[in-house]
Amino acid sequence: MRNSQVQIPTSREQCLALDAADPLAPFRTQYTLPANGVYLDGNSLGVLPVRTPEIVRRTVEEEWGQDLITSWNKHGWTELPFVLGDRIAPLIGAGPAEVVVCDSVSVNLFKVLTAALRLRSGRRTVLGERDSFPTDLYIAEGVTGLFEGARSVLLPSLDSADDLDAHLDEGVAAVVLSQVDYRTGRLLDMGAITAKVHAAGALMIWDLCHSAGALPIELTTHQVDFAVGCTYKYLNAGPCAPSFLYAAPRHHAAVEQPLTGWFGHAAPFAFESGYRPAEGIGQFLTSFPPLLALAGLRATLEIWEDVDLAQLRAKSLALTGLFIEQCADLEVVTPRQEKLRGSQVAIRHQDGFPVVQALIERGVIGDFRAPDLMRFGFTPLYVSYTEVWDAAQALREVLASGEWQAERFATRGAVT
Ligand SMILES: Cc1ncc(COP(=O)(O)O)c(C=O)c1O
Ligand SMILES: Nc1c(O)cccc1C(=O)C[C@H](N)C(=O)O
Repeated sequence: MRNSQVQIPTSREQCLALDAADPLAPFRTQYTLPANGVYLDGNSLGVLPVRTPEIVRRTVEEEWGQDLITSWNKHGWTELPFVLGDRIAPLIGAGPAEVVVCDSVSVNLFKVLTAALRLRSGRRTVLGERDSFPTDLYIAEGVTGLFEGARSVLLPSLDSADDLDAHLDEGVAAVVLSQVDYRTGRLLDMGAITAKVHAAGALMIWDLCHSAGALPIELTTHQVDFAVGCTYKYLNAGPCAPSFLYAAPRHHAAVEQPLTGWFGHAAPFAFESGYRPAEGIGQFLTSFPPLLALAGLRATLEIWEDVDLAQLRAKSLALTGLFIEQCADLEVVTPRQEKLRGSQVAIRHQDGFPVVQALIERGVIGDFRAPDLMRFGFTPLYVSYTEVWDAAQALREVLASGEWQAERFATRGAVT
């Protein structure tokens, strides 16, 4: 079912025409792409922006190499978690001084979930989805283990906000959900869910790993309490680049996050013996910012200053719509309805692993998520319509020819 004006091409010629008219096409030259292939895994690890090596080199050779410790002041190293947070803010519908860049998603989720349980001290249940990315579930398990009587309750995948009704009793302190499901690509209704959670007196925490840089997000509009997300997928900051953390300003005064390291102190360089949290979003910092990793984020966020998120969403829906239509005879598990879809497509196939390996050998890079999902990510800034057309045809050919059955495609590495 389609419910928008997004144009889905039905021939390769139409794809070529759409590429020629694509307002986002010029961004493609800003990325280092496989010479003979199609990269459909930007939902896992985004590609390298062309400008990144030079910015990383300058950080290493000039800032660290030459200016040494004076770089903290001279190059604004201390401020970088805030400066980069402010640059991410418009991409997630947040304001200045509401986002900070630090640590990993898991660590930041630990901070905000613990803070949420403290803010709702009479309540002890954390709700999540059973099929969420496991680290979110493990952190919820770990955090609830620290509070007497607390428990993490895992629900079946939500189809809509209404599925929460039966579970939102007055014991619920917080709900943790991924806006876009890492496996199926299903997009949840942030506004409806956050409103329901608030009506029940609980706090809402969103994991934006698969939505930040993939679609417009409105944290302020929907009065979200906390959010975390990664920067190495659609934002292209580089492998394992640091995460971001959002906390609504209305919580800044009362919140208490548990990882009270010196960088979240009101005066880190006063070296006091007792902890006094910084005011505002700075209290969510814990340690020294990872300067070299932040150089990759600095580089990529320059590109995002020029991106129109409405154009990004329209192209994303067209690319995923195109792939879904070309694979309509396969078991597509990603919702066909646009308002329920992120920027990836998952197809169920019992031999998904070797099929994806055979596709990779043909130059089409997707990935596989156990037990049986082939996953393809569509990053509108560097994937073209024609590439998506060709990738879908390659998938059809791999399946029709049976070439995936070759012995060499059966072996799995540690990372798939
Ligand atoms: C939904 C989701 N949350 C969290 C993570 C990662 O967390 P971390 O930064 O702790 O490795 C990922 C991907 O790795 C993810 O897909
Ligand atoms: N970025 C990754 C990588 O470089 C290797 C393996 C996995 C990843 C991931 O990001 C996992 C991811 N969160 C997922 O959606 O499956």
